[in-house]
Amino acid sequence: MIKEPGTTSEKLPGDDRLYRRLFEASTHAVLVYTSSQIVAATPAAVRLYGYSDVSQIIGRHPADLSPPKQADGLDSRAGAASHIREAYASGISHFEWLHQRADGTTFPAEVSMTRLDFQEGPVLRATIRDLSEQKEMEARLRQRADSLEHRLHERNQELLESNQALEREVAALQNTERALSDQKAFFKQLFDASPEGIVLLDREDRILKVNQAWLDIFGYQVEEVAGRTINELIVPDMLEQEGSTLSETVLDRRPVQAETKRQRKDGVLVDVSILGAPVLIGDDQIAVYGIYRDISGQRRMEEESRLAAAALENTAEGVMILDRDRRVVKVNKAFARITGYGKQEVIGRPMPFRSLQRERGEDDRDIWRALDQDGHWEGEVWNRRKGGETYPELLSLSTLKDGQGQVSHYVCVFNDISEHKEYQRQLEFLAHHDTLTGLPNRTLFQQECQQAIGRAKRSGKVVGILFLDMDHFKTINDSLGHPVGDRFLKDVASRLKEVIRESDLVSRFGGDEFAILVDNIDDPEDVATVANKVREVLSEPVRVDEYELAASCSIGISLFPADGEDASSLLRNADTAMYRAKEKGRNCIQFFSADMNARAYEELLMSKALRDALDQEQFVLHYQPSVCLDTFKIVGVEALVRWEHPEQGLVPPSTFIPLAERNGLIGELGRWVFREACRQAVAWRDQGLPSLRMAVNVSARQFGQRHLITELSREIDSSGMLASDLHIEITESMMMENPDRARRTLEAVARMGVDIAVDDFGTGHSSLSYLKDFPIHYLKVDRSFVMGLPEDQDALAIVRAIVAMAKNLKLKVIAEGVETARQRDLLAEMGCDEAQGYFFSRPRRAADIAQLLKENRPLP
Ligand SMILES: Nc1nc2c(ncn2[C@@H]2O[C@H](COP(=O)(O)O[C@H]3[C@@H](O)[C@H](n4cnc5c(=O)[nH]c(N)nc54)O[C@@H]3COP(=O)(O)O)[C@@H](O)[C@H]2O)c(=O)[nH]1
Repeated sequence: MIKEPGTTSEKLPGDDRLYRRLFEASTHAVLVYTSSQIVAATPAAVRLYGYSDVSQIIGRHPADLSPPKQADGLDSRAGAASHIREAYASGISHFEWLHQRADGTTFPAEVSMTRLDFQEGPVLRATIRDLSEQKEMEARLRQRADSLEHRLHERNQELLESNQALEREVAALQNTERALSDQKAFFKQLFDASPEGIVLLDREDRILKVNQAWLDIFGYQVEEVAGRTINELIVPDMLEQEGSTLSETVLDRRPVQAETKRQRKDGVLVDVSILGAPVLIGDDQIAVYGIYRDISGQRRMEEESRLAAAALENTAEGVMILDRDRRVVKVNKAFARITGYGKQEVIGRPMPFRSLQRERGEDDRDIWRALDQDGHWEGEVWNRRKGGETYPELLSLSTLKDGQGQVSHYVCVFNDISEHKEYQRQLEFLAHHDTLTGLPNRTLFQQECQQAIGRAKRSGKVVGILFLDMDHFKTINDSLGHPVGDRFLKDVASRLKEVIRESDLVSRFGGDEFAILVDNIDDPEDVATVANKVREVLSEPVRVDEYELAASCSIGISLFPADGEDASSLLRNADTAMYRAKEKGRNCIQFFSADMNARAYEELLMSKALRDALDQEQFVLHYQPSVCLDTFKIVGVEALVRWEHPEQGLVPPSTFIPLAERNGLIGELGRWVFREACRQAVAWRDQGLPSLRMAVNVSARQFGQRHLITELSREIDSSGMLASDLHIEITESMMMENPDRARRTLEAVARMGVDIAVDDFGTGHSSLSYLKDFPIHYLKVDRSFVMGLPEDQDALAIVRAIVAMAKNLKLKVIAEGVETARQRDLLAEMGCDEAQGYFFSRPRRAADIAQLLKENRPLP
């Protein structure tokens, strides 16, 4: 039976007292309880829980001796119930539990519950062992272990760190060693491979070490330089002092830098830059090093660029360099001179002037396109100066490219070609114009004419060419001088310009020849109208100073398409027609006709035949006697040339002399006549025939030739003829063409002792006052006057006057063309000295004359 709480002792089973004593004597804290209350407790338990009497425990729920919550937060009552249930179930339960003392303090304890089965039912005996001390001990042990562990950990940590530091130090040392080795290799490489020559010297300037570049600069092998003194090796004699100074300066611990010359092994001087410095370790100077750079190339380049810059600056051509954006980066002096822009005004700015092509709206982008494409462009452009003036320039543009092949700059070189253009224009003008009158010349006329023909071919119209030759211009020029002649021609030119339409063209071909192009006409008559207007406008005399000069002209006309298909043939035919006009007596107009060309062709053939005749000696002289009108005996002969043509027989001089004048053969023919006449005169003399005067005709062209006197004198001398036996006959007109020159020529002739006769006198309207100024000896009265005698009263009067005047001037008179005795007598009566004519004798061969001379009788 289980005693109710408070009544424990009496209710113990068995030997209650004994067991009680034993129970109470237990040193262990033991509680006995049921599931809901404590039924017994040992004193040790009462003490353990801090109670003073067991009664304070008995009856309480076992969980009342616990704090409400266990250390792990478990509800103590629920936990206790669980352990109790476990003990009841399994008979035993063992666990640790947090208990609470009476004073509220807690302590850990080990609880061992054992189920005790009694008859009245099972109870639980719980032995409570206070674990406070054990726990405390454990805690202290744990704390100590922790502390030891901590210290151990710390120590380990320290060892680890120290180990790591050591490792780092080792690694650092290894790195340093490697770095030092690398550095050494690096510096060695730098030294060896340096493009600059490096030399290391000791304190006595002896070479310790050199690199390859240094050897290359001076042309040495390494074994040739080791231990040698540097100055002795490479300093030229002339720079000995400078070398020593540099060495001393470096030894004085002062770095030096110099650009100078040094000598190679082969003696050649090289430009070098030198950098010298001491090598110091601490305060000790252990060596000296020098860095040498061969700057010969640089010097050359500097010199070249200096020269290039000077050339660029001073070149006569304007130069402008643009960057790729066409902004000016450089210009030269000529640029400023040509454009008027100062350097400061253009540098950094866009190209300062533009071609006028652009201003005019023309596209000059082609220039830039071509430039970018071909790298070069050249041509003429018009530009504007700063002042606004435009000028032509010859522009040459080139591109400069960078390393990537991209255009980096443009180089513009240009010349002001204003003067050149003007010169060209003048040349062009001169090439196509006559300088005296400013009229178009033959070249331009022909071009214009050809174009007019082209137009006429298309339009079906007519083109007329007028070929003008001023009549007697040569007389004006020769007698009044070239200045007067020039002014005369200018006046003629301006009159011609006045008279033609604007669409027509007047041109001077040279001398007194003019041509007029009459363009775009419907009727050839219109050309005649123009020609008449020309004649009319020239009919008024030209006044030059005190002279009034007649300005008539002969005009030849040709027409397209009738007279030629091109300018040359039209001009040639107009020229032919003009000659025809001249032949017709001048101051007239002549249209070209086809037969004129036939004549021209004939003349061409004739010219050739004349040339052959001279070569083949087909000429012969006939001689016409001149008879003294007192004795009627021969006193002289006139040599008259004939052409013994193999087919045509004897050709008269009137046929070939004018042709010989035109084609230039007259000089040669005249010489032959002189020679033959002289030879014949000497031959007659040598035959013992009576001496007689030999008269030779001189043509106009021959008379104007400078060598006339020389030739005459040579023929006289070589023939052995007496100059006094020779006469020359010239016409009035020949004297009057250029009176001064004629006088000089005649005076020279007279000085030779040759007499002079004026032929055809009376026809040339010569001023009688002139005659006394000329060294003339004979006047030959022209046949045209003699012919009319004695009936023609005018002729009679003229002949009388001529004879009277000649007498007055103490000149002898010879009458030509005497065909009748009446004429002979009349002339003799008038006082004529001599006479020539068929009445006395026709011109005869030399042999016939010889016969007459032998007979020495009066003629006829
Ligand atoms: N420069 C040279 N001119 C020369 C030379 N030989 C001749 N001529 C010139 O040629 C012209 C023609 O000469 P030609 O046919 O010889 O006639 C001469 C006489 O034959 C002719 N004449 C003489 N008398 C009469 C006459 O009574 N009646 C008549 N109808 N004719 C006559 O006159 C000519 C000579 O004339 P001129 O010279 O004026 O005295 C003629 O101009 C010659 O000059 C020559 O070598 N060189």
